[in-house]
Amino acid sequence: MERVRVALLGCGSVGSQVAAALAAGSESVHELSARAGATIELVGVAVRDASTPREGVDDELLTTDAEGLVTRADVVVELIGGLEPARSLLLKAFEHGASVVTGNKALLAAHGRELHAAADAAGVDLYFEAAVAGAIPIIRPLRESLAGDRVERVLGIVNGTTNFVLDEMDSRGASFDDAVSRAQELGYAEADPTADVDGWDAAAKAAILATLAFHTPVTLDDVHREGIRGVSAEDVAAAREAGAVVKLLAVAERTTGQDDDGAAFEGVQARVHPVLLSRDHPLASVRGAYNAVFVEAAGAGDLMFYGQGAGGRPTASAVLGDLVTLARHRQDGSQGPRVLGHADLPVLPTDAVRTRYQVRLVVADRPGVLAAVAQAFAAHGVSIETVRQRPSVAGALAGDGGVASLVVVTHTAADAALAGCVADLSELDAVASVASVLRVEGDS
Ligand SMILES: NC(=O)C1=CN([C@@H]2O[C@H](COP(=O)(O)OP(=O)(O)OC[C@H]3O[C@@H](n4cnc5c(N)ncnc54)[C@H](OP(=O)(O)O)[C@@H]3O)[C@@H](O)[C@H]2O)C=CC1
Ligand SMILES: N[C@@H](CC=O)C(=O)O
Repeated sequence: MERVRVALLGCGSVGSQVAAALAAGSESVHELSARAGATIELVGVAVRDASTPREGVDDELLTTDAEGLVTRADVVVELIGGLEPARSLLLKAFEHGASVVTGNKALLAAHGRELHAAADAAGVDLYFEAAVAGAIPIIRPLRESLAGDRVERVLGIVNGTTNFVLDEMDSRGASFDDAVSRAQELGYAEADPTADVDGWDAAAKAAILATLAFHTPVTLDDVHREGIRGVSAEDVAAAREAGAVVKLLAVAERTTGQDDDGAAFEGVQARVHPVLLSRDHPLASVRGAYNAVFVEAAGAGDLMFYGQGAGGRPTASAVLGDLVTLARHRQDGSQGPRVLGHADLPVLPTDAVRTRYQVRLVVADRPGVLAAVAQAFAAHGVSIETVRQRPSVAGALAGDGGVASLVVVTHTAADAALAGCVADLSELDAVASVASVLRVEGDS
């Protein structure tokens, strides 16, 4: 059998699991080689600190010379993360005719176009099943299986940490801070969970999903991003009362816009934000640190992909699947389908987001309040879909008999209109506070 030399860059949570599966003489590497039709041989493992022994990895394979290692490989598996030196190492690998497997969503969301072009120019593969939703096969379905369909929209719970935090708040009544601490204890969240909690990780994944679903390059900068720091225990409780749940969703959709001359055009939009989701929606049942991606396609209809979106072993499963595929490609001299160059739809600006909203107000419980509130929405052209009043409590705004919580759900409106409306509401005598504004999933 022909030999496929594999260079592994990174031996952390995911890399160590890949290294274990590729250990020389192991049953797993024999099985993988048999499936690949080639002898898969791990020729080196690049790390920052080569003096620390790694369980199950031959010390002689460890190196800090990642650059030298990529020039000795047929397939480079990049699991170091971050933008540099990962980007330069991938470009070097392509220059040397090596194919690449990576789980690095941040890199692909920032430099995907350059890297795909470099792989195409070199006639090699760039595969990245692990980059979105860990173990869940979603890249290949979008890149290949749905290439004959027209994807309209992709909705994803693609960050396990934030889904865990929101689920703890919903199912156990935990506070945001307690839920984040628990996610850290359980090893889901990073020591500094900013990339998760502020939506950066999900935004990178949204850019990748949008690129594949619409055959159009979408980068991290094109993604409107809001994290979950602003979601309170009261928001989650109010959602529960309304038969909904709060989730952080990555949304990629075809949409229409207007050019400078007012002519309509079709475009693409990608965004990440917390959203109120009806408990009837299939994504509402995704609990804990699990991920799921819901795809709406013209022909196929609705599809859902569900599973473990993080963790060393599950993510290594996706990496090894790509590795076997690339080893097969090298045997038969073939290449996977190109990612870019099939379409180039305009990407709508991040300030062009239109959704429904739920606005929660604390108001004086007295005659005329509802009319004043409704007027503020009307003044900005925001149409109200429903209004719900939660029980009045004693305590009162000055000069009246009590306060009530008013929950207003709007029809689809632009962010700017809603912001104007919220500013006006805050000025009303009868409004003690605008307690929260949350987006609501679904058109109306
Ligand atoms: N963890 C997860 O659940 C998932 C991770 N991913 C992605 O997979 C990739 C790897 O993640 P993960 O395993 O968690 O990362 P870790 O932080 O656990 O591991 C990173 C590894 O890369 C090595 N490394 C870092 N910088 C360099 C460098 N400049 N040169 C050589 N080696 C370097 C580190 O070396 P040393 O050990 O010496 O410090 C370490 O072994 C990331 O892109 C991540 O986004 C994707 C899906 C899920
Ligand atoms: N931090 C991420 C891990 C994988 O991408 C998450 O919580 O989902």
